[in-house]
Amino acid sequence: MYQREDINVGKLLKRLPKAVRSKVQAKEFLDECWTIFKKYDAFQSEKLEGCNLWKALLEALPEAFSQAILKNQYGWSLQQDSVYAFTGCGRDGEPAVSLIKFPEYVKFTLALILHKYSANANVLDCKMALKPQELDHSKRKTKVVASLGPASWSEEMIPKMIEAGTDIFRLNCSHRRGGDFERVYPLIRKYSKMLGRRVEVLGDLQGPKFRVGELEGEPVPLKEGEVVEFGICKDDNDLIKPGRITMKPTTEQLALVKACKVGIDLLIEDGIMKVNVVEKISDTELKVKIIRGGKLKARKGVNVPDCEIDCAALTTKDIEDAEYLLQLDPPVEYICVSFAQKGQDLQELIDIMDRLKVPADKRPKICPKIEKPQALTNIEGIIEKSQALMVARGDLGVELELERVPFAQKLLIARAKKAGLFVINATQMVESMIENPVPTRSEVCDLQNAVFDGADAVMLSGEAASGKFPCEAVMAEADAALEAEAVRDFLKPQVPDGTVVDEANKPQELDDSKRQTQVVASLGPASWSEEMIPKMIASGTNIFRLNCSHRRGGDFERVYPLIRKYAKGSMPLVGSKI
Ligand SMILES: Nc1ncnc2c1ncn2[C@@H]1O[C@H](COP(=O)(O)OP(=O)(O)OP(=O)(O)O)[C@@H](O)[C@H]1O
Ligand SMILES: CC(=O)C(=O)O
Repeated sequence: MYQREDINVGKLLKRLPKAVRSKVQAKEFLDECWTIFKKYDAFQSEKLEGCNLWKALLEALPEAFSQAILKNQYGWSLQQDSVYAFTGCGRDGEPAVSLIKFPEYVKFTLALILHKYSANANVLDCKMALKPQELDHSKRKTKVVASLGPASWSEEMIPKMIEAGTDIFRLNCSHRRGGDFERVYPLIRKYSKMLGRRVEVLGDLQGPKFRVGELEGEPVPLKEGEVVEFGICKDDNDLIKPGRITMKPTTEQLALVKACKVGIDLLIEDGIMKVNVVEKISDTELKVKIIRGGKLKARKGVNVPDCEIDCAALTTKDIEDAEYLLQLDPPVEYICVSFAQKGQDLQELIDIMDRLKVPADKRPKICPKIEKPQALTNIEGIIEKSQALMVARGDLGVELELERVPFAQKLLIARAKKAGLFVINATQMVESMIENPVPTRSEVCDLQNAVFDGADAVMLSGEAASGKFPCEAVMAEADAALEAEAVRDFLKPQVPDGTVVDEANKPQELDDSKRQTQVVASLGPASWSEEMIPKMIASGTNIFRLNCSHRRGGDFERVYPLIRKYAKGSMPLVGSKI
């Protein structure tokens, strides 16, 4: 049980401006808080938390202020479960008071302190401040890399992105057009200086990546089963439209379409969409059937794992982009070489620096993006020519298979760190934040696992470039990384010394009967029909979960016998976890 002395006012006061801090009446505040907290600590619990904590905090405030908080007028984030329980907000379409995170909570508490101070009252504090959490982002070591794009590269957004915690901005040359970089680059340098924050820039060369071209109008829906044209643009007006997907006529893309044979798959947008070649009309025109549909946007990547195209590491566009990045003043700090497969690929960039006579102290760090199986095999040669390295999980997941990515990530980080490189872990780190203001649990786990693996930086792609919540995404990465750093010393390194990176390329186990890890699937309207249950079993479900929170109207009575009926003989174990 906690004691009055446990209420750690000092911890919160530390974060107040000096002038305010020196006037705060900590002792009187403690007395007041203690009385209120004890009143709600009905269970004499280890710690006062959740709903009761909120009741205590809200009681300590003038009513107008607490009402404003409940309506989320201040934009503070409250603990979701507590808010549900206490206010009923956020369920069934009511306006949601969002999320929680401990740092947010402390921010909120600080607001209360300031509010009370300005109302000439005492200081407010709470038991949760006892947790020895590091909140001072100036101490954060893991860098946040944010890709810039339409959602984040305005004059208004860049300082906000810096204040949210961005350490490195990524300028992705795949999307370089129309003078955008020329406008944005000086803004980064200007606001970094104005805000007194060291911010670096990473220029990312597209590499021999295949991409669809530009759109004629809105994103084009690709419907499963439909057959559409897939070809090289005949002219500048041959854009993507319903019934036709086009690619620009670069040397590599011409080679790709020429090499495509009937029966091979093309994966679009890191495999979200999949089409299969059903007819080859000419060396520049195909007909493809949509296998996995979606909404096709401009310049989305295309991968063709079954087709080997032999081309140089740096395309004509890369050389032009590299020349642009290298003449910037001040110079960019990093240049990424996409799809690097061997040391020689990086030499092509070094040769450009030599040709441009870039002095040693102005040379950006060379950062190969590891996204091809061949790069894992040739990692030693790659590391030799590099100062940084990116685990580019987007293309790696397509080229290597998704399930291989975590192991490859661990091996790559361990090897690159041993060689003293700066390692960036990239892609889909908080993908859901393209649409939502908070990350999912699994995204926070992924972010922290990257820090535990030893990554020096975590990257945002679409979340920062074109998502709805670029600043929140930066903060989510920064918060998760800071928290992970505080506890990582408790964990043992997972990759034993001497493990070779190429291990990630070894033949894959495909026999599901050998799997020991059980898959638990919660049943609900999407999966508990007589049609779906056998499909769920065939897909690999070992344990069905019947969640009593949603038990009503005889559903369980109908579903339970179905599980037993279809499981018979086909599943090693069927249980119901209730
Ligand atoms: N300048 C831009 N204009 C329009 N959309 C952009 C721009 N920059 C980024 N985006 C959008 O944000 C998404 C994610 O940005 P990112 O820079 O990571 O590109 P990407 O194409 O996904 O990455 P990669 O080059 O690594 O394959 C893009 O796919 C695109 O939809
Ligand atoms: C970042 C990138 O290029 C990738 O993950 O594929």
